[in-house]
Amino acid sequence: MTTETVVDTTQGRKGRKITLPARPEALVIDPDDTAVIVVDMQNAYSTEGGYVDIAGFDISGAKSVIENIRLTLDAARAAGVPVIYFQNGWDSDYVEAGGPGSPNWHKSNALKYMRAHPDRQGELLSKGGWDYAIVDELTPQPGDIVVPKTRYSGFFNSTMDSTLRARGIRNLIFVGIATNVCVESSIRDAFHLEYFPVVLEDATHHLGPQFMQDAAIYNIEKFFGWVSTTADFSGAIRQIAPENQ
Ligand SMILES: NC(=O)N/C=C\C(=O)O
Repeated sequence: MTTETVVDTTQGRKGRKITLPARPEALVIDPDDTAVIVVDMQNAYSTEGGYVDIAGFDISGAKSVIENIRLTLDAARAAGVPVIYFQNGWDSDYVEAGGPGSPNWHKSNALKYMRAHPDRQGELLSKGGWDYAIVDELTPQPGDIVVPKTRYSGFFNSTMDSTLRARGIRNLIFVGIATNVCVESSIRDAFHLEYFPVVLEDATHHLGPQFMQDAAIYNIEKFFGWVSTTADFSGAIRQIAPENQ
């Protein structure tokens, strides 16, 4: 069992440092090497009448998560920390979704729902549509970056890795939906790409039974990254906000 209580992600490099309370260890991070990653905060996953709602998943916890994400983004923007959105979906002909030769065709609950309800064909996760749109409460602001993705992990078939490396970003603060699907998939790949992933557990929502939230957070804490909260991140990053300098 590790005896570390703090992990210094800066490895002694010069630059600003803040300590982010987290588990299993607190993290010393340079805010200039850090970005907030907003995973799939789209009507599809958060709003009544969106894809996962009509497919039968419980989204009753989404509203409180949206508020925590809003607080997180306000703090990040005030401190000059980049905000990067993943947006999940496909072209209106679903070419990007893959045909029957793709496992996505067989596993995507959105594609399966539309095949079972042909009157909804073209409505779910279709670029330009309401279901695909970022929820109104979290509309991207000038300076934010939006990275489209076509699979659960935001690091496949996307510009995310090069977008981060071009900016020297190593620490990724994850918020969004779903904890146990696209959030965890993206965190796993971030870890394998040598990023320091942190999830804000109260700014995420799962799909499926409650134990899926608990399991995803356990997995991230034990194997793929660190776990913090909206309040701890906002409190830590506020130290470098211009009005507090
Ligand atoms: N954003 C997600 O976690 N999505 C999960 C399922 C899907 O997109 O079908």
